[in-house]
Amino acid sequence: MRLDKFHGIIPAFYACYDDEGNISEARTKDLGQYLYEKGVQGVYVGGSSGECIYHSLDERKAALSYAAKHLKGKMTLIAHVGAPSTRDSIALAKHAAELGYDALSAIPPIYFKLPDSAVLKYWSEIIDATPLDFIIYNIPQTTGYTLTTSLFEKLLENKKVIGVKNSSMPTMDIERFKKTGGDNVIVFNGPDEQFVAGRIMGADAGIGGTYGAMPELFLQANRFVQEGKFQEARLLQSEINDIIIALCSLNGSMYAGIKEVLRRRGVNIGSVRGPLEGISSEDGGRIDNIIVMIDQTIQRFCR
Ligand SMILES: CC(=O)N[C@@H]([C@@H](O)[C@H](O)[C@H](O)CO)[C@@H](O)CC(=O)C(=O)O
Repeated sequence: MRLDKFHGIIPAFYACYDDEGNISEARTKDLGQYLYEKGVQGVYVGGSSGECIYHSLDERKAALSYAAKHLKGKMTLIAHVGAPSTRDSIALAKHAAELGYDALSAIPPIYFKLPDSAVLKYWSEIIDATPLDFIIYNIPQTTGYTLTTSLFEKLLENKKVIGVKNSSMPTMDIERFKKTGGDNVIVFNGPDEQFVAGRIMGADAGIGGTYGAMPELFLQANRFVQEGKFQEARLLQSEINDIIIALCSLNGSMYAGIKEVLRRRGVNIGSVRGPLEGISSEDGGRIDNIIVMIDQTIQRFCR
């Protein structure tokens, strides 16, 4: 079926930098290979975890190009193309279409608070710019804009709109979007801390910013849900949440912590771009503990 390729665990792909902080093709390839070998369904390139908000248009195009070059044919590729202006968003959308991405996605307009009519026009112009399918990105805590079911319904009138990546915290939002869209629409869980709850409330799949640090655990949580093993899924989610809380308690940003976890696993993708903060010397020992937590949870749940 048309939407099957989007089901499963889809890590939000991290920005991969060289030692000077430039977007790195070689490191993009390494992260892509690592995630491929873990067995994820696809990647979501250039979103929040991709630090898109801190990149120039050319850097964003490069990040999309490198991921496609090394991952196309191996997994499902979703390009996040939301940018401050409609013009830049369309340029990214066309670029992603040329690269052969499977779908586009975009946050709503940011900075100015715009009415629904402007938001609808923004998303519609991106959708009309290419033949690709489109996934709405609802993330009110960072954009300040909350997608309503009525606007969702209106967007679904365009058959290229295949679903929503919902990162708002209430799992009821997932339930409402699923009820509105039905079986022909895919709803992605956004908040990793409630992946299991989101799946049970109707999310078909997940796109998440911490999956890359512990893909085994999210793949296993997804399997538990598929198999109806809800008690195991709940217990695993609880361990995952301890790990996320530990990652969010570092002096450096959560992404800097995740990148250090990956570096110690042999996948060096550099650090983060300011104003995100890198890890501090005090974070070193905390990251040792986080790695132990991840490994112990893998041993306990993924046998
Ligand atoms: C607000 C936020 O950043 N949400 C993240 C979560 O994956 C989040 O990092 C995670 O739940 C930890 O809080 C994702 O929804 C973002 C994401 O998938 C992306 O990188 O585009």
